[in-house]
Amino acid sequence: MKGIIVKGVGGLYYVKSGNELIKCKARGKFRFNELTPMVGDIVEVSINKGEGVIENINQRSNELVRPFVANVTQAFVVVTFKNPDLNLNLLNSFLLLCQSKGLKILVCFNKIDLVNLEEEKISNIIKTLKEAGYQVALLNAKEGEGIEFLKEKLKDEVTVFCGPSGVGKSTILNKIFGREVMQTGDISQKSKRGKHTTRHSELIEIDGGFVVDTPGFSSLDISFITKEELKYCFPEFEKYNCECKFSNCLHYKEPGCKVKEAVEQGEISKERYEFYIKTIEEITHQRRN
Ligand SMILES: Nc1nc2c(ncn2[C@@H]2O[C@H](COP(=O)(O)OP(=O)(O)OP(=O)(O)O)[C@@H](O)[C@H]2O)c(=O)[nH]1
Ligand SMILES: [Zn+2]
Repeated sequence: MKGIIVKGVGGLYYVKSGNELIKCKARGKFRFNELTPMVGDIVEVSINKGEGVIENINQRSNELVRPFVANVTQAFVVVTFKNPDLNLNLLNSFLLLCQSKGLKILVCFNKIDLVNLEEEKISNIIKTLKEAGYQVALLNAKEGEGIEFLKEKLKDEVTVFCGPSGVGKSTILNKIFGREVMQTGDISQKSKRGKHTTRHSELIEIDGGFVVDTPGFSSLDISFITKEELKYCFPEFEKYNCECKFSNCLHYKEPGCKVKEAVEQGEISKERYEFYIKTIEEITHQRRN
C-alpha cells in the first residue's frame, strides 16, 4: 500500500492511504541507512498482523528543516503593509528561501483593511513583485476576504505557510479550515503556551492536498545557498541567465552582464537586484569566515 506520512510521534507514523489512516512503525533497516521517515514522505506500507510497517521511502523532492517536512510543493508567504509594517528585506528573504527549496510561491498581503491599496508606495510594491514573476493575493482574513481564492490554490499541493510574526498566518489557516488549527492571538499569549517547545508538525488534508500546520522558516538561515545557486532563486533573472558574456556570470561585477543591463533599463527592479547583491556579498563573507 502506498501513502503519505501525515504525522509522526515517538517512532510511530500515521500514514494516509486513500481514506485510511494507518498507524505504522518503520522497518529497522532505515536506521542502518541513517534514513528516518519524515512527515510528508511518500511510503510503501505493509500490514503485518494488523500493524502497519513502513517498507520503503520514496525519494524526496525536498526537505524543510523548520518545520521538519518533506515533499512540500508550495509556500504561501504572508506579509502585511501595516501592523506589522512591511519589511521588504524580510519578504525577499522568505521568497529566496522558498525558491531555494523549489516551491511554488503565492505572496499573500493580509490586513488590507488597514491600508489604501491605491497609495503609490503600496501599488508599486505589488507591481514589482508581479513583474518579478510572483503571484499575489490580497486578503482581509479577519473578514474572510480572499480565503476562497487561497482554498482553490491548495488543491493537490502540499503547502506551507510562512511569514513574519503577527501577520495573520493562524487567522488565515483557521478561516480556511473553519476551525482552530493554529492558535491566534497576541504574541505574549502564545509565548505563555511555550513557543520554544518542540512542535511536531502535521499535515492537514484538504481537497486532495495537504497543509503543514506549522509555519515555515522561523529561522532565515541562508547559509546553505551557494553563490552559484543564488541567481536561480530570482525568477526575474531567468530569461537572462544564459545571455551574459560569461556563462557562469554571477551578475555581479562581470562585464557584458545582461541582468545588470536589464536593471539599468528598468526591466528588473533595482530593489530586487540590490537585495541580490547584498545576499551574494553576505554569502561571500560567510564563506571567508
Ligand atoms: N485588521 C486585521 N487584523 C487581522 C487580520 N488578520 C489577522 N488579524 C489580527 O492580527 C493578529 C495576529 O494574527 P495571527 O493569526 O495570530 O498572526 P500569526 O501570523 O499567526 O502570528 P505568529 O503566530 O506570531 O507568527 C490577530 O490579533 C488577528 O486578529 C486582518 O485581515 N485584518
Ligand atoms: Zn550576468
